[in-house]
Amino acid sequence: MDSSRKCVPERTPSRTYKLKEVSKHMSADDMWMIVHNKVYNVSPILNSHPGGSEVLFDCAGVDATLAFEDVSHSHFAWEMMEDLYVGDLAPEDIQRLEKLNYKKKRRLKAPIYERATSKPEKEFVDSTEVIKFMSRTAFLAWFAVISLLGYLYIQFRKL
Ligand code: HEM
Repeated sequence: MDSSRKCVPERTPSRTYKLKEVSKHMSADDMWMIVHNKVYNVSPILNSHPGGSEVLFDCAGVDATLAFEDVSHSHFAWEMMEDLYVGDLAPEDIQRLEKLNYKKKRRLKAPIYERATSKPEKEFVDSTEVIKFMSRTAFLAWFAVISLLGYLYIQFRKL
């Protein structure tokens, strides 16, 4: 099925929400999540969701698109979502998510259940800088040991 069609609810969105706003709705009686840039309130299905409530809690307040797609939900699931739809994700955050999900898709082969916003992307560490730092430290350590041994040798010679 065409994924761009199946995720468009029939109702016109009343408004858009920013990621920050969505992340405020994480409790069982008020749980929002994002699937394909649309915001859903999943509280009504929390106890009846066939995949269990735990997986929904894992995605509470964040982008659940990758986790949702990983399960290959049926057309029936998409129909259920129409009643849960509360609005669209703000355009500026759509771009942020696209970048984040692109990185995640490339990095992870396993199902993705992580939070999109609460865990920041790991910072890039330049390995050549780490090697330089370690060799400098090793050099200084050896220098200190050799100087100490030299100093002790000279002191003992004097005795
Ligand atoms: C956003 C609203 C959601 C709705 C309306 C929904 C609905 C459904 C429905 C109807 C099923 C039964 C199988 C099917 O017809 O596809 C199902 C199964 C399942 N769902 Fe969801 N789901 C939602 C979100 C999620 C999310 C975010 C996850 C995260 C991993 C998830 C994980 C699962 C799992 C693991 C199953 C069981 C699949 C199986 O046993 O084969 N669902 N869901």
